[in-house]
Amino acid sequence: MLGRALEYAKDPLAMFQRQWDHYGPVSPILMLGQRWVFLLGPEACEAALTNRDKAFVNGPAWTEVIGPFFQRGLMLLDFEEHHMHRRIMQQAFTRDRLEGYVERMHPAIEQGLRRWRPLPRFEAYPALKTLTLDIAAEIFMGGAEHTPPSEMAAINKAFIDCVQSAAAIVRYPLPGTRWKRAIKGRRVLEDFLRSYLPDRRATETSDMLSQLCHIETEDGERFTDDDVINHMVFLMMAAHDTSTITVSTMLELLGKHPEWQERCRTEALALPERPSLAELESLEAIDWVMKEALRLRAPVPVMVRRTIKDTVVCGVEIPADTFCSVGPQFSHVMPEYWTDPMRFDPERFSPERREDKSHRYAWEPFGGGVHKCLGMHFAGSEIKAIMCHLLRGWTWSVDPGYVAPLNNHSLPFPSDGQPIDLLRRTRA
Ligand code: HEM
Repeated sequence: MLGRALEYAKDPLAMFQRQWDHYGPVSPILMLGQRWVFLLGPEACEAALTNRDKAFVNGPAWTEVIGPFFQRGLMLLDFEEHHMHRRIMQQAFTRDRLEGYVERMHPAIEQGLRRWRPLPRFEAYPALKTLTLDIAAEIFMGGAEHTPPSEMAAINKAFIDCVQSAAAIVRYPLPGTRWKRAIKGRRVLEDFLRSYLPDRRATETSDMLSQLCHIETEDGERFTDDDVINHMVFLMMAAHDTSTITVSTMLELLGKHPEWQERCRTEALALPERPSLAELESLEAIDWVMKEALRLRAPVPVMVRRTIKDTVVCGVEIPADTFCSVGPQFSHVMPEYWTDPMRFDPERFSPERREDKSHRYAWEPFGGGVHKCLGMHFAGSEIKAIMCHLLRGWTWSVDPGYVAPLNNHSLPFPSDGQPIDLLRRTRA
């Protein structure tokens, strides 16, 4: 049984392909002592994500995978309660608020990139992880003004300990285990966030924590202090690795394809040094490259669900109480929907081609249905803002034959740190 989990960790796509060839869109599998069903291809993914007969739930499924450390985050709530919390949280992602976040992002990105050094084999992935954590401290915490940098390191560590618990084999708090560290990490994060609540409740500022304290629906629904803390811990997790992986994949692809790097740079240079939300949205080549990166390496390659009643997907019965793995990454490379799917070809997203429209769920890196990523536009603007700063100040190359060795134990990241040959750009 462990063998199937290791098979997934080694090469998820190869495993999906074997399941698909043998069973089609709905395939049974025994993994880590549980009966799972893989839902592959856009039809099966659509059925689970749109969840018309309300047979699938998120909370018990995601808790099984990522542990209890993101409890009561939006993605882990279901049905009425989820609907109510999502309605409130949407207020933190309105266009006005996104504009405010983008303004705050630029100085944080500039400051973070000042620490980068031109180097052969510069490890882009850990550097980007630090950069996105710095951005998160600014956007999510409003700079965390009461926390000195030495204490901020402990907060970052607590956060990383929680995230890493997803890959824990021992899921019990034995001394020295990831699980034990994650329990402590969650407590540290809760105390840290709680200490800022009185300030953020007192004065509304444009950071996410303050926004969650102040937003309310037209009917006057608001978050309690506990809600704010639970949502913040989840949001920091949802926003961090996903954006880091996307930028890191874009660096790899643009390093291997210098003609596209130049095309993206020309676009970035045509904008002001600190582009607004609307200017970031006007980018074309950078947008296609971002979408292609999300297609080729979906940061969330599978989503999980559990059935609470018998249901039927693509003509196959799935009994109640079954864990399901919904796999957008497989849809992203199915030759039925994409031409030459493994090739880097950003123009497949151009208005003339729009291969992503070959099926409503052919391209679904942000999921779909009621749980569709609420931070999708936030993520797009953060990724594009980072790319604009990088393209302005730096050039880089990657050996065209390089294949990133991915660690697939939780979200897929390059285990070699994603080396790139990085040079400072001499301004024309
Ligand atoms: C490239 C970056 C990102 C990717 C690929 C991504 C992907 C996803 C996916 C696939 C889901 C759906 C999970 C499911 O249905 O089980 C999701 C949910 C969510 N994401 Fe993202 N995400 C990204 C960035 C962000 C950012 C930056 C934020 C916040 C600032 C965010 C906030 C959320 C929230 C709140 C949910 C839960 C929505 C709900 O359950 O109603 N995400 N994300």
